[in-house]
Amino acid sequence: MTAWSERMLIERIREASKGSADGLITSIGDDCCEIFSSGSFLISTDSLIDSIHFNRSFHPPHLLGRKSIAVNLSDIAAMGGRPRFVLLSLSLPENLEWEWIAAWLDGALEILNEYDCMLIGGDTVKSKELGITVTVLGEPVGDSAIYRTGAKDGDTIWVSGPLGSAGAGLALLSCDHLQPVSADKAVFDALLKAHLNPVPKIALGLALARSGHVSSMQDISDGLATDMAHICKASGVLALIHAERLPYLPELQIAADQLEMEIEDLILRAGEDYQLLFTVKKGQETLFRQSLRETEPGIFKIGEISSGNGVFLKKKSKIEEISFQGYEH
Ligand SMILES: Nc1ncnc2c1ncn2[C@@H]1O[C@H](COP(=O)(O)OP(=O)(O)OP(=O)(O)O)[C@@H](O)[C@H]1O
Ligand SMILES: Cc1ncc(C[n+]2csc(CCOP(=O)(O)O)c2C)c(N)n1
Ligand SMILES: [Mg+2]
Repeated sequence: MTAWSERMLIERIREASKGSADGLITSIGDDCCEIFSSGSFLISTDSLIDSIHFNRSFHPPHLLGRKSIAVNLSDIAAMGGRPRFVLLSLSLPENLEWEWIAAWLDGALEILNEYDCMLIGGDTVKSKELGITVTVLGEPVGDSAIYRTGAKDGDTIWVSGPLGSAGAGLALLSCDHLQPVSADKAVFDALLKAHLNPVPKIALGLALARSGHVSSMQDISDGLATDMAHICKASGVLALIHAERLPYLPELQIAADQLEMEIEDLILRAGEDYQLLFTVKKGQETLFRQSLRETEPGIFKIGEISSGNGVFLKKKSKIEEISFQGYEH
């Protein structure tokens, strides 16, 4: 095991994050970084804590580095913004292997590079628990950012892709007695990836913001049942979701059967899919579909907004309330 020090890690981060960016005046190396901007910034922060947000026994450090950044970029996507800068706070146990840290950092820097986002500062401390806190700064595009408060009576509800995959991936990886045999591993590859290496929907978020047809948006981190409820509460409206329209991968049913889990729990309640959940303004669906045709064919209309409160699921002729039934710590 290679010995490491905070200084050595910070030096490596500094070396890897050299470069210039529009508006960046001072980066890593001083007490603060300094940015100039003529417009507004979207700013969000998210922490990942060992054993609560990830399990090191099955999460490869390189993919965890990617995920630590991805879940933060997803919050910028959810406002229809472009990520620009990131601050990184690491709380690291003394006995953590340097090889693990280096692989984590490679993953984090790799995804930052893919989204043209720059690491401009942070903090490194020794700690009993491993904790990773990322702060991201992004810029809104289009006329304004997209908020949770804008859904109105008559709007339609959409999601950007299949749900339940990440929850099933986590359950498959967590389940000792069900270690997927090698043949199954390939079948479940997309589910495992959804948990280990989620993709922030930046391009779609930007396209949605630019379209001008989207009235509210958020990303799905705690599950549709809870994240839809956030929009409904913030906008003061009711959401009716049609169960038969909810998108999921075909292998989700196979995984749910093997795991003896309800597929509906995975789709509505497991979280971490990092799909975008958004509403399209009343009467603008055709224009909206035309504006998105080239960028994103794989989006799904799952319900409607009306006046009232809460989130309701319609299954055949039955309607049940599912508000805030998603993931709780
Ligand atoms: N400790 C805190 N101090 C100040 N504000 C907070 C704190 N924790 C959360 N918030 C704020 O509360 C709001 C909801 O936070 P939350 O972490 O639930 O965000 P989210 O986007 O819904 O979920 P996720 O963290 O999974 O992206 C955000 O505006 C966030 O900035
Ligand atoms: C080891 C382990 N146990 C459970 C989970 C599931 N999980 C943790 S946080 C979260 C929601 C988003 O979190 P937040 O709202 O804090 O951003 C979910 C679904 C996991 N990923 N790893
Ligand atoms: Mg969010």
